[in-house]
Amino acid sequence: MSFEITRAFRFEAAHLLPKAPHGHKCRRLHGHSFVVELTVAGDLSSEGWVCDFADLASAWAPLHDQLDHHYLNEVAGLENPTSELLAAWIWTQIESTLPGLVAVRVAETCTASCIYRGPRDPGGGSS
Ligand SMILES: Nc1nc2c(c(=O)[nH]1)N=C([C@H](O)[C@H](O)COP(=O)(O)OP(=O)(O)OP(=O)(O)O)CN2
Ligand SMILES: [Zn+2]
Repeated sequence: MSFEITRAFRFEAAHLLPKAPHGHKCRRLHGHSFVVELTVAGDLSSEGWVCDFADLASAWAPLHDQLDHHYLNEVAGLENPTSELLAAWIWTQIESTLPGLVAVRVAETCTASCIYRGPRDPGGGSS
């Protein structure tokens, strides 16, 4: 796997973090212009690409519909929508339609983001 390609997407949404410590500002309802980056790895096909960037956009489209201008806490599985749990949720939703997916990056702001690279190898893999 010599190449990785990434495409970025944006959506606007509201959330609050119900498990943040009492008094934390993020327990209050607020919103972000979220940026999601999907990364796919692979060898080059006969077209000279890993896959068409448009394939990433097609995979993302149904998620955009579920997330954009929604209250994330009301989306099934996103009752505690931290960046980390949102990235893992996106991975679960999209992995079957995006072969070669290796990373989902979620940025709430210009300076704060999370990268999820999928579930750990069940074998542990530390030897
Ligand atoms: N590990 C995580 N920490 C925080 C998350 C998160 O998802 N994972 N989320 C939040 C809040 O949603 C908050 O809106 C974003 O945090 P923050 O970087 O503090 O955003 P600000 O723009 O308000 O940053 P300031 O520098 O304080 O202005 C909090 N933590
Ligand atoms: Zn937030």
